[in-house]
Amino acid sequence: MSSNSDITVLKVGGSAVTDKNAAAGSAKSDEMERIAKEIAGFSGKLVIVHGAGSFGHVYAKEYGLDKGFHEEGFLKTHDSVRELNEMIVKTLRAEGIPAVPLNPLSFSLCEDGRLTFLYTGQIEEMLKHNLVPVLHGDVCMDTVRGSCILSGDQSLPYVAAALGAKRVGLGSATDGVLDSDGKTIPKITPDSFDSVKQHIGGSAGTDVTGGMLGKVSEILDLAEKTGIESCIFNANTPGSVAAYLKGEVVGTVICKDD
Ligand SMILES: Nc1ncnc2c1ncn2[C@@H]1O[C@H](COP(=O)(O)OP(=O)(O)OP(=O)(O)O)[C@@H](O)[C@H]1O
Ligand SMILES: C=C(C)CCOP(=O)(O)O
Repeated sequence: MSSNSDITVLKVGGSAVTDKNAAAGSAKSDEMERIAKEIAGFSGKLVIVHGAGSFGHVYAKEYGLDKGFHEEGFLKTHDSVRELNEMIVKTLRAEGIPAVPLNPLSFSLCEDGRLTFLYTGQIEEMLKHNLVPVLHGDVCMDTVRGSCILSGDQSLPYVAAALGAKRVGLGSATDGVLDSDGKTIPKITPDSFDSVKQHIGGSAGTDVTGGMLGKVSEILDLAEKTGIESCIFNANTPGSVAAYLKGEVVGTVICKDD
């Protein structure tokens, strides 16, 4: 892990910027614009990873891509997430953010669904020039399955660990991780995970990467291995992305035990 303690890695969840209950390619353009405006107020070093939402999950599910390679499905899914990436990058640029599209398929490799390699040298150089790399959930070549789905929830912790990021935030469409009464769970640690796990499930929309449970598992692992803590918060609440980027704790904190 290199030491770049001023880097923030932010996931813009597919649930926040697309409609995961709708047909393939349903974007929430107004939310994208508002979130971009909030990001524009941040002047630190930033890496963005966005989810696939209705742009990737619909085809991934249709073609069973989480189980293995299917040529037509693979190409359609990749094209779809690239389309969303292009929309997001354009929206960020319109707010003056020097966003650079990075498609993980081109520089990553998985083994049986787990990410084994994602090149980050170019990201480090981009950050030195204050560019904002924008990665996304993607399809990925896989040495066992042929191909698999590489969720932003998996690439984000990998990138955060490789860069030695200071802060990790995941903006989705709920007020953090909710308990069975719909209340935000303030903090989840490896020790408390077993008792709260029962309340956490998959996505309400079309999804092949495990929804909230997948997200929490990935970033708990990050906290355990590196000590980097994360916040899961509601990016659809106006002001929450800006508040998070300002350094506030929002939503649910995922961290290691004391
Ligand atoms: N306990 C819980 N608290 C909050 N959300 C939960 C919980 N259990 C299940 N969910 C579902 O998980 C969803 C969030 O996971 P999802 O993978 O859709 O998020 P995302 O990262 O925004 O999307 P994408 O994977 O497309 O980027 C919520 O919108 C909700 O439907
Ligand atoms: C469905 C695809 C292609 C990627 C999923 O990424 P995520 O939305 O970050 O989980």
